[in-house]
Amino acid sequence: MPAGHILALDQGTTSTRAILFRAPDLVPVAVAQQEFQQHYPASGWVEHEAEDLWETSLAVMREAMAKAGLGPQDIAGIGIANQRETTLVWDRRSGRPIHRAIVWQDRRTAAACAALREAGHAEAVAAATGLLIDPYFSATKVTWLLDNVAGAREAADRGELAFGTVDSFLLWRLTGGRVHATDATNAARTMLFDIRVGAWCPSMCALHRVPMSMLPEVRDCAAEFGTTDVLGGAIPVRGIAGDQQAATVGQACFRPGMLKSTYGTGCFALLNTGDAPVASRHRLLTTIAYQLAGKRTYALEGAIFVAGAAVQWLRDGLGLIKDAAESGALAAAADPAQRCYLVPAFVGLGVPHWDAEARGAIHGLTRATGPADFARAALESVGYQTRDLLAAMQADLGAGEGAVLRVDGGMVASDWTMQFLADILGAPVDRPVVRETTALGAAYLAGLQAGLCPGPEQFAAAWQLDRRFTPAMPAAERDAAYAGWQRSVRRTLSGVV
Ligand SMILES: Nc1ncnc2c1ncn2[C@@H]1O[C@H](COP(=O)(O)OP(=O)(O)O)[C@@H](O)[C@H]1O
Ligand SMILES: O=P(O)(O)OC[C@H](O)CO
Repeated sequence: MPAGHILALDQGTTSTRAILFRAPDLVPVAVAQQEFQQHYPASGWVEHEAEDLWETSLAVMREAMAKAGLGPQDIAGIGIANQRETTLVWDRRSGRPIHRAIVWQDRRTAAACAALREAGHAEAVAAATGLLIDPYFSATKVTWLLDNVAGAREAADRGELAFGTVDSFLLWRLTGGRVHATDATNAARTMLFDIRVGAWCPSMCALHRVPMSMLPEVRDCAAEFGTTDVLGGAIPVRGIAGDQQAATVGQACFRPGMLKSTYGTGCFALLNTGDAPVASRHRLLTTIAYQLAGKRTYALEGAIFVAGAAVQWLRDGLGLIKDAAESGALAAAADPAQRCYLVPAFVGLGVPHWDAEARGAIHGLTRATGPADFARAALESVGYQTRDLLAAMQADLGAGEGAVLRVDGGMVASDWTMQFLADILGAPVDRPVVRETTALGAAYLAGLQAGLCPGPEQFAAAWQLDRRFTPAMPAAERDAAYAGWQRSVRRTLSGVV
């Protein structure tokens, strides 16, 4: 196989990373990362400045190339993985967004979603898109922009505006406005895409009043997406996937029944269900895991909005730690005889509750409760929420029981959290050597398209275990702890849904 390098761009919720991989074995050779500002203009609202997304992307790609001493001629392709659902609308002529990006966590369209549910649209939405009606997805965010930015709807009707998720916006900028495209996994998160046929859905667009002229063209995850000149010479963009789907590829979950869970700001578990979409009876999402050579592979997904974000809250909100890495040691110092439960519904609850109005709560406080108990409750909440969604997967498919969970993302650096996760699941948790599986997956897609990387089976054979966490908690303790969590969640639900 020919040699070369692949540049992966991972545009996440809190930071943008670029990793240069040597092909075909995809060994990382240089990394660059930049955080950017989060904007919270109102309660439950979360926005990103589009220029921050673009400028940090450009800066980290340039920095990674400089660190590795590589030029555009050394790079066979760019692979993009991105925070999903986050919504941008821009003017096709100027390339300028009409508003800040509305982030996936943003809840401003909760009332609009409730109205759609009350009007009886849930079944049609689920059948076509695999999704539940929730502010999480892009469609109601686009509608909000068209209805709330002066002149936007008229401009959209005249065909002057373009909609895209973050991949699509970055691709537009990378190609100097020549390519308005996305991939099937990102399209699947908009609530405007029919995942059964792999095309934009006219009835969903009509329901959300989104003109179809705004939509990007949808391609495979490994495809020719155009060429960029912004890095000092021509480099083709050859891979795109939503970050969770890229992680599924990076974890080599290519066979039905394989399962990965990524712990970043939120937590997202995807279970490969093969070549037919499986409708969930337990409020999971049905989504596209990847599309290669025109063939879609589907997944069931459990989405949790707050995982690492609970650790950020310990650090930035409560000031209990200076660095996320301190959270494990602090949690380990908690009194094992008492147990607090943090239900981190800071932006509502996702799977399986889908309660946009719920807000966070902590239960079980006593006079003896201190910082260590808060840290423990925050880290444990991640394990409990994972169990909630794996239980939903088991109930849907009977799959996942005793199955090994492959984990990745920033939070899996915490041994304490991973051990608790194995304990509360009563199942092994496998952490790979390469934890940047999102970037790895994006690089693999671009490498595959470039003809540099081997087929999925050979790529899967190269997956390497760093550490397996095996359950050590007695079953009775596990059941009691989990029952306590379920009680706390019930008390936290808003009663609105
Ligand atoms: N050692 C650690 N222990 C616990 N949490 C951690 C640790 N290191 C990082 N995190 C958490 O992981 C998250 C960052 O993961 P990352 O995959 O970079 O997220 P994202 O892609 O969503 O920006 C942060 O929320 C941070 O608080
Ligand atoms: O940026 P992350 O890693 O928290 O991922 C965000 C998800 O794609 C949202 O659906």
